[in-house]
Amino acid sequence: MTSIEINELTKRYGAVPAVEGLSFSVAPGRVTGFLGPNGSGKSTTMRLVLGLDRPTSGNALIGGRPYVSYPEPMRRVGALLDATAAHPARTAHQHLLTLALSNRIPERRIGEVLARTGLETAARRRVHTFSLGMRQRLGIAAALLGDPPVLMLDEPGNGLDPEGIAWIRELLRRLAAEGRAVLVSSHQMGETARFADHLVVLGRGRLLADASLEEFVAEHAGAGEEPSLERAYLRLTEEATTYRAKGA
Ligand SMILES: Nc1ncnc2c1ncn2[C@@H]1O[C@H](COP(=O)(O)OP(=O)(O)OP(=O)(O)O)[C@@H](O)[C@H]1O
Repeated sequence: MTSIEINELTKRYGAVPAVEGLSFSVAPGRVTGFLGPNGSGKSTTMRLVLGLDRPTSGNALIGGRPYVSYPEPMRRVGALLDATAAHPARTAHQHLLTLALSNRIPERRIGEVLARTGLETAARRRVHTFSLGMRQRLGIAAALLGDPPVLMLDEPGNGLDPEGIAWIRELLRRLAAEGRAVLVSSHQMGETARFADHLVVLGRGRLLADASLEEFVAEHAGAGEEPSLERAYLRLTEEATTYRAKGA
């Protein structure tokens, strides 16, 4: 059983605080929805967990150790941060093979994750010919490749068709039921309410809430309103939303 532990994590870009004194953990066996307005620090937190950026102070650990200290990190944490990360000239199979070899993952896993993400028929196609949703599926396939106990997915539903959205929801539920720790950022409140057990909500780099889905909705639901995650979220983050359109 492995969890993600974020301890007093702070990241500033110059004077701009992206993440400020953030502490929470992502427990095994449940899906934790990672919510917050645009620019609130979700991707920064995920990058810090993966050692892609250095914290100004504090730390982020996986099973008590930094991600970069694991010799085969993809067998510890499966991450989807940027679906455009695959080399465009490689085929899906080549992309996954490169990742598998560098992490001593058995080659048979490539066929398994291509099947699990519905990409079997596209295995020999070059990534630059992929649609947004196909790239997203390939990113999810890469995250699953090392059969990791921890998954961290930044908006995995982006670009997926309705069948894909339903599939990712079931996949997240299944991964948690298998005892994995699953952290998923999303702006889709309806979907989040269907896949998350627990919520961590950021606002301007700070922790606004760390609660079960039920507790969160109950606590922030307005009097006389039908309780919904969207209403609870909008109420909580009202003061912490930096980028807001004026007018419809
Ligand atoms: N490389 C960088 N240089 C300077 N500022 C950055 C950099 N990366 C992120 N930031 C800033 O850090 C803050 C947090 O950004 P981040 O991408 O983590 O937010 P987010 O919650 O993932 O947003 P979104 O929901 O829009 O994806 C923002 O103010 C952003 O402008």
